[in-house]
Amino acid sequence: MDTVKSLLSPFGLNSNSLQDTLKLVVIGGTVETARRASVTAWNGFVDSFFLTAHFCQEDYPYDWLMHWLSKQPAWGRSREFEITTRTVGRNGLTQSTTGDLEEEEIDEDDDSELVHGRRKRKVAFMPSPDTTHTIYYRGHWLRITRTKRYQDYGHYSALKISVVARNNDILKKLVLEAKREYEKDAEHRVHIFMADTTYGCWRWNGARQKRPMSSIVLEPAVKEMLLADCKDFLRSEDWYAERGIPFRRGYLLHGVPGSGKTSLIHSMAGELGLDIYVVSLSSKGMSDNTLTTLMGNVPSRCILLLEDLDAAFTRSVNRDSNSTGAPTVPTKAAAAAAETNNDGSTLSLSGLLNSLDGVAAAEGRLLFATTNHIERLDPALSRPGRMDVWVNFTNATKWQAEGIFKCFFPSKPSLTTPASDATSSSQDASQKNMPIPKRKSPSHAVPILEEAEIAILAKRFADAIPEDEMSVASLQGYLLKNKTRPRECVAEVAEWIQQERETRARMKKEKEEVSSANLTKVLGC
Ligand SMILES: Nc1ncnc2c1ncn2[C@@H]1O[C@H](COP(=O)(O)OP(=O)(O)OP(=O)(O)O)[C@@H](O)[C@H]1O
Repeated sequence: MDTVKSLLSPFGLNSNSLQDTLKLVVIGGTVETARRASVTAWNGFVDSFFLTAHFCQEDYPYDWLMHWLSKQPAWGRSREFEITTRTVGRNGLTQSTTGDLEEEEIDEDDDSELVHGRRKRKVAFMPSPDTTHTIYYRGHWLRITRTKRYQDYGHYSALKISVVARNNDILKKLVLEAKREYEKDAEHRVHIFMADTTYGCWRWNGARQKRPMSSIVLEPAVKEMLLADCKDFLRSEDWYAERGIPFRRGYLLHGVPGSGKTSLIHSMAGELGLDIYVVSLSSKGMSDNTLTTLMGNVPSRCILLLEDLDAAFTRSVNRDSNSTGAPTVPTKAAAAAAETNNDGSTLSLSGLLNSLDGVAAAEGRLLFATTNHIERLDPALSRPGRMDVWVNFTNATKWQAEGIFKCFFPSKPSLTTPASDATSSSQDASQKNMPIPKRKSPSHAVPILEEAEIAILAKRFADAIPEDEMSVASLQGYLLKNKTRPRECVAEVAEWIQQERETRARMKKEKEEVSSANLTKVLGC
């Protein structure tokens, strides 16, 4: 002891302070050991008595559960939570959760709600990660833990739900209830998934409001034919199996830009209650293997959308309608350009064909492909079996011009022409006036004219539009600019057409000048 004392004296420590320190160390160590032992014992208890279910963000049940949880009042009362303005899961449904924090009653018509042109964001309470929350559900206490993990390609979350129960009935009931609620709330949305070529997987890209079929103005019967064909296909799994035909169907929508190909697909997805999986074949890093993996991972009962099918093998070709897409004579400059354009994409035609109907290709999906240049497609790609139904989309006809005008301007039934539409009941819905919106009237007042007047204006508008010259998208642009002025819109349409023609002629001339200048440069070198 004397030796120890002599050793410690230079440091100003005596035996009493040493004893106190040792006591503290022993007490602290005992308390910590006891804490750890109790945690281990509790975890052991939980593991042996609790049933535990894990939900990974990559899969749908995670979204169902997050959506269900976000609606539980207990979430809002939680003592530890995350506050977010981001939406939960794939569908952004937390917007109406019980835990929402909202500004004092806001009048929807009030412009002051817009902050620098952006609507004030709603704030939602969310369970914080790595914390265990307890919720009472149907006579059971659920222990819920949300975890966040970071990986190379970003973070992902997981949910763990534990419950003391004899069997897993309660967890099954919970998942089914969450699924039902999710589907009820998601009824009005279409989920979009995009191909991730780096990891060969699908990433959720957002949920869009469903677009009514009546807002797509196409020649009579086209929409009905497509919809009926898709519905018939989805009902015919056994029929295909009995005949040994692969249960797939392909639709090729081709034609001019801005004619409604993509809009129709979105609208049909809403009508059929299907998600959309989008692949851009010309995207960076796309290869045969990646495409095969992606196609194999598409769920059954979905829409698989291949956009700009012709662009897959003509990456350097733009969407100029004058371009034929035919191979050009290789020049030094072109070779150099090709070199710089090399984006790591190694997709081949045979790879694409294999992924569409090879052994690994998913069944039960509706394949929609769009192209502006059908003449550039290899016949193998568009043959029946791969593309079973072809639909041509043209520039706006007079019929479409009339229909889109009626879609834009709401009307009230005419007093002068009661039940005037007995004959029009057989018409396409897009050729009727859209109903007056139920929402509160927007700040820009749209005059609600009588149905008869709108019909006359629509007819005059259509008469002024040249057949098959302007795209429906450009008509839509013009109508948007005049959305509060139906009468003036019709009065000024001829002038607008004139301007459009002049602009197009100018752009064409400029393009020709640029290409002839480029040609001279190439020939010069
Ligand atoms: N037939 C149509 N009916 C209603 N709206 C249309 C129609 N065609 C085009 N539009 C409108 O024009 C815009 C562009 O349409 P969309 O993207 O569907 O055309 P697209 O044919 O797919 O064009 P692209 O070939 O350039 O991809 C959309 O906002 C859509 O509302």
